[in-house]
Amino acid sequence: MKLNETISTSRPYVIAGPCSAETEEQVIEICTQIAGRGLANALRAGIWKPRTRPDSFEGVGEEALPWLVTAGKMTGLPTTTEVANKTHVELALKAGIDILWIGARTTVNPFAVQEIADALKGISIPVMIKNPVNPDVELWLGAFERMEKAGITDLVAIHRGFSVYKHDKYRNVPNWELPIALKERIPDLPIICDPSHITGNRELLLEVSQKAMDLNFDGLMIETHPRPDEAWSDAAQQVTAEGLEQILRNLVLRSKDVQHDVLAELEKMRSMTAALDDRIFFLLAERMKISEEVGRFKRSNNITILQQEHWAKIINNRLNSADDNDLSAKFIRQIMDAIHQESIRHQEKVMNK
Ligand SMILES: O=C(O)C(=O)C[C@]1(C(=O)O)C=C[C@@H](O)C=C1
Repeated sequence: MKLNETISTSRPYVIAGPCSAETEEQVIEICTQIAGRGLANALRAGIWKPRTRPDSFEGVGEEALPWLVTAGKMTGLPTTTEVANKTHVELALKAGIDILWIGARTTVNPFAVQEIADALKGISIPVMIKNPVNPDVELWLGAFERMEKAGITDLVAIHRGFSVYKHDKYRNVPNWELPIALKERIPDLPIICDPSHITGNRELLLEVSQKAMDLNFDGLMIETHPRPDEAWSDAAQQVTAEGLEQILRNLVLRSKDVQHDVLAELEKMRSMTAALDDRIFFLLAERMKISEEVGRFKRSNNITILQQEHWAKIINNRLNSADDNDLSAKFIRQIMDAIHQESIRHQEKVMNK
């Protein structure tokens, strides 16, 4: 069976193993612990690590490939590693790695993705593609299209979050709307969440994994290490096999299908939200009519559309009362920005007629 079919039928499909393969003993120790507890469907280990700074540990390289392959044979589980260029692909295929993944720092570069696609022409192997580091769904889609054109059809997406300059809670902000948008564009594509890279913090793995399950993700990729604090890369986000077991045990798995006996109750609430949406819709349309009036007024009085200071006051007022109304500041900011943009568009329409 193709990997994308297996994943869709074994929710959550779990991929576990160390961030980096460090020694043969470490890879075999953690992989046998994971398999012994029946925690994963596939084993991962980073062999080549794209690191931000040049003096970080950049992976053991080629020498570590047989360690992962041996762990796979010992446990009977398929193995996966990250490839970033043609040489990695050739070496991983030669060693007998079962599944390849393309990392976020590679997906971002169409030249690199094309090089990998070209190296895979005529080869039948599943490929998982992590989102690009920047929140660009088209770029992510482009990587899938390059693989498909090369004849690789067993494809899976991995959501690992997006780089930001300053981050408070998460190492890579999840921007859940992006994997949801990808799913809209390719409905049958399985999506795996990588909470290790999103959070950068083992304490937050459960909450992100739970959210991924509630958003109907198909699986999880969780970095697992025999002694996480001693890991040569990304120590803070790795867990022991026992830690992984706890996360998986605590996950609540809900069904996306609504059972017939509760459907009527849900439909009642849905009609209430629909009625409110109708009102919001109507009010937005009314508001834009007033914006057009403002636009006509400004045209006759030669006033610019953008009134930054006035708008800043409006935004601040709304942000100040967001919390009291149990609305997140981020949501209010997005909605007010969207209203502002639409209002400007309506004014432009009447101004430059
Ligand atoms: O108050 C104005 O001057 C407007 O043009 C209206 C409005 C709005 O839609 O609320 C739109 C654009 C401005 O930047 C500020 C506010």
